[in-house]
Amino acid sequence: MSHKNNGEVDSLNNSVRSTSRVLSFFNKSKGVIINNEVKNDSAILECGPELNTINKNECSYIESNNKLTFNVVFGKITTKKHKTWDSDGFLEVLGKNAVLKDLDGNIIGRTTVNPQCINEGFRLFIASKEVEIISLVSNDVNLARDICKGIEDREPPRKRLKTSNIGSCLLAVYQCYKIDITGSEITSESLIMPSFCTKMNGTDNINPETEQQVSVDACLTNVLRPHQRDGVIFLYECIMGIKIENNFGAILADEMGLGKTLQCITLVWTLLKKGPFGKPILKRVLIVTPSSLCNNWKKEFIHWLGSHRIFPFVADSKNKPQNFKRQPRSQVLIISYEMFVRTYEEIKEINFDLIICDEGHRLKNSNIQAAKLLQEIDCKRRILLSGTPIQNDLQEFYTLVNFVNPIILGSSTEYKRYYEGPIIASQCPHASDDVQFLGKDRAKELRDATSPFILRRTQEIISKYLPRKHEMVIFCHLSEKQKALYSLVIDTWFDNTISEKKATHLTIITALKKICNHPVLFTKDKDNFLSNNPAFLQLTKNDNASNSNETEYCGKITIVRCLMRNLKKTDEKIVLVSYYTQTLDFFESICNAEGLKYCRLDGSTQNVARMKIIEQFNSKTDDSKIFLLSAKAGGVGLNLPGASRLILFDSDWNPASDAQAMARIWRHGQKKSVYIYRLLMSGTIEEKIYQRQISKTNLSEVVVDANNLSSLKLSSSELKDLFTLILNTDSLTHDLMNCTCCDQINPNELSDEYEDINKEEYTKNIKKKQSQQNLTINQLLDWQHYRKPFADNMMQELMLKQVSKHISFIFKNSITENMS
Ligand SMILES: Nc1ncnc2c1ncn2[C@@H]1O[C@H](COP(=O)(O)OP(=O)(O)OP(=O)(O)O)[C@@H](O)[C@H]1O
Ligand SMILES: [Mg+2]
Repeated sequence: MSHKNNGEVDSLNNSVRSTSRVLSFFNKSKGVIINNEVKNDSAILECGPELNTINKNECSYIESNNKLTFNVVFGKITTKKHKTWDSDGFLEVLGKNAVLKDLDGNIIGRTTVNPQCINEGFRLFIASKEVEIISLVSNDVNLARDICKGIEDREPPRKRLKTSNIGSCLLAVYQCYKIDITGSEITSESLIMPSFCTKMNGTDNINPETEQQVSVDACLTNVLRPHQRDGVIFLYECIMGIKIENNFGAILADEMGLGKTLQCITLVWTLLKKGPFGKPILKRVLIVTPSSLCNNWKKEFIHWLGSHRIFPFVADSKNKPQNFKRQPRSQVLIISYEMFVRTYEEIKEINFDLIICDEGHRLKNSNIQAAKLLQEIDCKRRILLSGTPIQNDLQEFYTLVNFVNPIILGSSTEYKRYYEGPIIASQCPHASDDVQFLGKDRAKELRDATSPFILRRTQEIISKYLPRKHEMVIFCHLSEKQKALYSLVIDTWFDNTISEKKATHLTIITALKKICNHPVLFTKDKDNFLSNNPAFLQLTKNDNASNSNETEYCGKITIVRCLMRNLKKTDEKIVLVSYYTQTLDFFESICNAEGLKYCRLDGSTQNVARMKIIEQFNSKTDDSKIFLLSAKAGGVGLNLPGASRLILFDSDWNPASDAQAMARIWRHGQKKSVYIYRLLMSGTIEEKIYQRQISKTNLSEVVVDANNLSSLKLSSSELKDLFTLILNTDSLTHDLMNCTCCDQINPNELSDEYEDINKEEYTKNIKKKQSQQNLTINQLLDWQHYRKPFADNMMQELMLKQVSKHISFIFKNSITENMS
């Protein structure tokens, strides 16, 4: 020890002192039975039944003349039943004095306490904060080793504890903590997994008398919501093969924000420690997730369990899966789908007992490499998580189900013959009664076979824990410049003056979407197919490089800018979402012009940086106002409750992508009322895409992967409809509804500006379409409808008062706690 400086010696002495204090508890408790069964680097400790009767006071970390540090969570004082915590921190207790510090060591407040009460789960108030004790801090490997040694020395176990390495040593210690904590805390709210033997009635080779209760630790039961408790039991039953014999997979398809991560963490942590027959069920777990969420998973593990309990290993360029294999301390490997494919050879050498695929809907196409390789991994317990509804596509459904429970639906050919064929045949309009009957029968059979292992709950469940949510669809008109450019592009397409090769319909779609976002995104585009067109040159001849028309009125941008300016006067933040990085660049220039600090996350953001950016933005101390988010790079899974407003600036063909992007702020931890704005340019392609999203008609043909637009299948009449600009409407979507809120097709209200438009013709067309369309657009009938003039107080609340004149129509829907 001579090489250590004084500080180190001191801290070691402190550790030893704390060690003896902890040991004195173990000596007193007399309930610890230590089993020396050490297999695969994990020491297993069990507690005797007498522990359940330990007096609560005996469990506390008492008799201290020295400082003890606890992991805590703290937040504002509320009377709410379900409290949400703002931050993690530490509580240092010396005698009767307690000091609350944040994670950076800054003092938040002080108080005096009765040290006997300081125990896991105990709550106290310090400096207008409510604080909850999570656990005693002990990350110190020496301390862990000493404690284990001490246990052997002072309280001879029935069998000696073999500690093959530090990892198992730490595990033993944490398990000890758990004994002193949960032993006294198993309450009526404890969560016990269903009995394996009772459920598996009559299974051979299992002696029901050997079965032990599998209970969830108090640190988790204290935080789980009721639906999450149900979810954990569901997952347990599935992966234990209780739901369906010999099938060990589950699909947890809860809507976005319901806390699928915590449910999985609870399952994983419980089964890494326990099993119905003594041994833990899991030794190693693989979590595959979109790259933007790798560090979020790690953060959630640490958040719910504390860094002293679990050591999740996030694979990246420095930390390879093969290093994970060598680290017995880490039992959970978190890896991105891309990295999984790159390092598959290393991964397949590791034995995993459970695979969790987050945002698993991406595996719906069995041809993608990650899906193929994941299927090949030898691991029978599989969980697929997805907040995106499983779409009405029987082939995709098969792929997802087949991934988690490969035997249940048979081979792809059998499935097609038995289920898919008859079901599709029965949906044909002219199907005979027999065909219809068979189809319905098979559909029911399919549902019955799969529903036991698919669980989906809706967002209504969490509305009671969250503030109000207001969703708006806001329509605005094109500016003169946008109209001119838009018309030029579609005229060029209709006139057939460009060769198929030079401008396919996809080029036109992209051009129109860019013009809707802002003219410069099209005019300055180097791939602009009109760059030599005389009319185009004429139109843009006054645009100069320095003044890129940013300040000129331009529909949606004007709204964004107005919101930005109004935000300055508040403590609110906003997320701006676009599918185009050029649009995000554009927002950046506006932020700079407005002097607003921003964060940005797009495909080019390094994985390690992603979590930092998100944490920084969500933290209270951060002064950035805007989060620029690429929907493609960060639409799924992210938690951005630091912002209370979100603008979806452009839409995707796939409604699920938009829904994912819009769900980022109405999440746990949100304290303010939430406003979500979807911006649409009236009568343009944006509205048509939106209508396709909410209309069931032909959806399956139209819904395409955002990255694979080339698979977009549109007939020539659909294309014509898509490219027709309707200028004389405030909201074409509203016109198409059977709505009586206002005379939506009042020709007299139509603008006289465009004489070439025949108003009667328009009215006739709309009437015809209304009757033809099987529109779920009518869902919007339940929303509130607003047209000009808009009430000042509403526009004030929406922070859009100054731009009212640029807005043509608003749909609004509000979700409040009372609605749940
Ligand atoms: N019981 C709980 N108490 C407090 N916060 C919770 C609870 N459960 C989950 N959360 C928080 O809610 C947020 C959303 O959870 P999570 O990311 O797991 O949602 P999700 O179901 O995976 O949604 P998505 O489909 O969008 O990925 C996280 O910040 C998480 O920490
Ligand atoms: Mg998630």
